[in-house]
Amino acid sequence: MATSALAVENVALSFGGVKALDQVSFSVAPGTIHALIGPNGAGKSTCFNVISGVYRADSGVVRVNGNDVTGLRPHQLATRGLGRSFQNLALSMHSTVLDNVMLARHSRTRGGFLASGVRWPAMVAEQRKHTARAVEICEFLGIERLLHAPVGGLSYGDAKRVDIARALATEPEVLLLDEPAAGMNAGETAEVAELIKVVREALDISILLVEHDMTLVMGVADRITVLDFGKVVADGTPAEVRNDPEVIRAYLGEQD
Ligand SMILES: Nc1ncnc2c1ncn2[C@@H]1O[C@H](COP(=O)(O)OP(=O)(O)OP(=O)(O)O)[C@@H](O)[C@H]1O
Repeated sequence: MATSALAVENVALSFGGVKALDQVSFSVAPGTIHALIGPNGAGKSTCFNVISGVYRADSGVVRVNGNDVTGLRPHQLATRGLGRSFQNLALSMHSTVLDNVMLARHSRTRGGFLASGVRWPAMVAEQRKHTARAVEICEFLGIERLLHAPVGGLSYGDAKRVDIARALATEPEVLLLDEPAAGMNAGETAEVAELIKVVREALDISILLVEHDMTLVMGVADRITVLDFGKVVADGTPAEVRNDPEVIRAYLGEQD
């Protein structure tokens, strides 16, 4: 069996008496789009934060391409092939689109620049190469016309693209998307769905998305893991999950 792009193994995390994650295990197959869903308070954000190094799990292991990355900080994870977007756009609003993308790229390469002791011309050449790649990523995401625009003036949909461009700037093998359709209307959500599929196909990366919008999830995910009260209650294809009695119960319970 091929090594999982991302594996979460028996991860547990409690906040006081609340078991936010209770022995959670699932894996993302290489080159697939995997969704993590569940009703409010199910543990999705907590799981996302454990994977992305924001929270430290009480127990359990997280692997990227088979390598144990448990407990690494977010900037260390970027160098291990894990990129992430943010639910509340964590962009520098006064800086331009290009500067935001370059900043993310440097967070990965800075150590290399300083540690390698390269000479100035080599650094300039290196910088040019990074700028060219940042521009290429922006072109790919359809925001090249906005390269020199301050992020603060962009539409929500364009800012979301910048957020994804930043995550891609670290050349991840696994991309974590935190509610990419939050705050979007149906048209914008459809655009994001298309974008996610294009990113996966063009870059051949694996994507894990945490998302509330079921239309988006059912439309893009190859596989879905469902959490409820911190436990995995279902794991399967969209068709399997949609008809799973445990999932229907979990979501109906939410409406009581
Ligand atoms: N920092 C925290 N301190 C205390 N309790 C927390 C913290 N973060 C989450 N929780 C609790 O852990 C449980 C899981 O919350 P989490 O935010 O991960 O769920 P979620 O599925 O992302 O929910 P939502 O869809 O509403 O965002 C909830 O009971 C929540 O109240």
